[in-house]
Amino acid sequence: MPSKDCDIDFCTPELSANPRTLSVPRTEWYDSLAAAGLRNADVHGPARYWLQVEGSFTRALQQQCRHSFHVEIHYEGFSRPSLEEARHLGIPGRQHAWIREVRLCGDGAPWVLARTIIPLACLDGEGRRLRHLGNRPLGAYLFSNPLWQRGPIETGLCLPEFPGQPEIARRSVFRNQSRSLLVGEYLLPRLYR
Ligand SMILES: C=C(O[C@@H]1C=C(C(=O)O)C=C[C@H]1O)C(=O)O
Repeated sequence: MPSKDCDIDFCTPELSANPRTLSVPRTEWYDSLAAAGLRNADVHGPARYWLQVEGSFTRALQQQCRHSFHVEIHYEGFSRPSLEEARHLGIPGRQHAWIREVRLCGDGAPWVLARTIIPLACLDGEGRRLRHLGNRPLGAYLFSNPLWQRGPIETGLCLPEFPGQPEIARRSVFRNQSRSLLVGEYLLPRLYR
């Protein structure tokens, strides 16, 4: 469950935790929570609720906040996804995509790191808005249009390199006709411990 005693705004740069802690670690993905649980029983602990949230993850986080929720942009821009991400999305391995990495902050502290891979095909027409979300949660855009549907949720076991990095994650592909984008959510231990 999220920490309730934090009232220091760790999301302001001068107070952010070690930047390495707030970087997305390499992650091994499993088709189901059960499959991941065979490798790491922690997925059946306090993190389980967050790994299985249906609907908007942002909304679930907002319901846990006592004071505030906000999105802090860590990176947004065109760059190359990992080969695994490209393969998962069915796009060419060397093709650039719009990549968005943010910190989802509850009561002033980062609770979740999110990394979203948005292929070029998603960015024309109404999709242009995906490049201009700023601090508005991606979920507000996706869940406002019923044509965007979330696919199955995978469970991730992270390979943290630094103390405090995420250990557990989830991701899913959102599809809208021929368009698809990949949303990964990496749980910081503060969220569930
Ligand atoms: C897809 C959602 O959007 C959330 C917000 C994100 C963002 O603003 O970049 C990224 C991942 C999600 O946790 C959701 O709320 O379910």
